[in-house]
Amino acid sequence: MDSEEPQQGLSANENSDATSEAAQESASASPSLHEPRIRCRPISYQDIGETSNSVRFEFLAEGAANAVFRVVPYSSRGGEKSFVFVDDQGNILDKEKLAKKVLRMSKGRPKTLKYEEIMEGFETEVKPLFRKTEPSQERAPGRSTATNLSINESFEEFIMTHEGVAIAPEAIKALIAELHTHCPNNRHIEPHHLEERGILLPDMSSVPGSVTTIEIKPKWLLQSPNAPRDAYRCRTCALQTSRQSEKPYEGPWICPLALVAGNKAAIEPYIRYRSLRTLNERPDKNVMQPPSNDAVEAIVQRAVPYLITGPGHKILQHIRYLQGQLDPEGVLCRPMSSKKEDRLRLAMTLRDCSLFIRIPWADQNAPIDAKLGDLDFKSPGKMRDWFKKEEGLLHGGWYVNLESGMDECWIAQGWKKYVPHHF
Ligand SMILES: O=P(O)(O)O[C@@H]1[C@@H](OP(=O)(O)O)[C@H](OP(=O)(O)O)[C@H](O)[C@H](OP(=O)(O)O)[C@H]1OP(=O)(O)O
Ligand SMILES: Nc1ncnc2c1ncn2[C@@H]1O[C@H](COP(=O)(O)OP(=O)(O)OP(=O)(O)O)[C@@H](O)[C@H]1O
Repeated sequence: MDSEEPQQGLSANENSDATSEAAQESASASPSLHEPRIRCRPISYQDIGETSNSVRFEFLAEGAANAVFRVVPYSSRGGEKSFVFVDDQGNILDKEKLAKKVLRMSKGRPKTLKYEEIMEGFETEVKPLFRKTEPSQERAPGRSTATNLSINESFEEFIMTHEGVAIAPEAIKALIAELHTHCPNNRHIEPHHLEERGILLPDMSSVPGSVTTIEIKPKWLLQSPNAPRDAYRCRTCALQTSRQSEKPYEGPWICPLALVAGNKAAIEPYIRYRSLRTLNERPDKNVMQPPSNDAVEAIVQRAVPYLITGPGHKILQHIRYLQGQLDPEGVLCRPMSSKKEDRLRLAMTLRDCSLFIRIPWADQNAPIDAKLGDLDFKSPGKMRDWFKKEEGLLHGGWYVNLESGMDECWIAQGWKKYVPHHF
């Protein structure tokens, strides 16, 4: 059967649900394709090599679906249990190297992705979008994924290495205890809710006093293909306008179209505000003394050129290219094949990822390191939500209503500049 064609009697969505059920069944029947090569287990006190590389976990942050922990060298401060990470050759991993990583664990909430699905989607679907297509691959049968896009430049430096870890029950208990201590609203999560699998990622967090990380969600870097032709706002600003009508928004806003255009007038104040806010936060997210102006300006001086013309600008443009290629028709157009559905899911993944920009402002010669986060392949079960959200924006007049604000949207700015008599 032509892979572009949906199976008879099923919509593309139902097709893909069936496919993913089948995939899940076969995944549970056969050994996992992404079986972790690393294990995390309690230390054996007899072995001195183990005690010298033992680590503990420190809660770092959480999202709706995942919790993220630092892996820090063990000190018996609070009497916590200590663990080691062991590779598939039996080598104990160095604690200093582990300290540069974080452990991301699914909180096991319903309708969120499990370890295997995250790894599979990431390796097979998402990663190839950032890899340069070699000429020999152009016509390779079954090459990569849903997309078959030609990528002219490598953007792999922006991709976080995902290392699977099998986690022993004692370590799961320690992670849960840490989660309960720092997030009281997670008290209902018990050890059996967590999978005994996690993912090690590079630690992109700030280092107080020297390195500041600004996390940006680039969102929709092109107008929604379903927006009205006379839209006054882009999709992200239209959604924000509708949200603000219910709850005023505190903080800085940047229109994604101005961000990807490298517009200095929009980017500079946004980065200045974000730097100030980030420097103000202690690692435990509580606010501390105001930071020095010098630190803020050092960050602005490095981050702004990075986003206006530098590598930050290039990666944003690449994401914009991918979003446009993967979803030229918009979420209101029902994908009529599983391949088209996968493309839309990928576009939506890229419309909801984060860009971590780590700026070593205390050492002007150290390079900025930026990586994309939350590239979890969106589930086909979200198709209806996307449709409804877009319909809500159209029916609520949020794209076109001139009175609702958000005049900083790049599209609104264009109207004001080129047809001022209209206002
Ligand atoms: O559609 P949006 O733009 O509201 O994006 C949602 C995000 O809202 P945001 O505007 O970034 O604050 C939303 O982020 P928050 O939970 O608000 O931080 C989620 O990322 C949501 O995805 P999922 O339901 O968790 O898979 C995102 O939903 P989808 O990407 O599935 O639409
Ligand atoms: N590699 C990393 N290094 C440092 N901090 C990270 C890293 N990955 C995630 N974080 C922090 O953890 C938070 C939650 O992570 P993540 O976005 O992966 O969770 P999520 O549950 O998928 O989020 P969402 O609510 O968007 O679904 C991030 O906003 C970020 O602050």
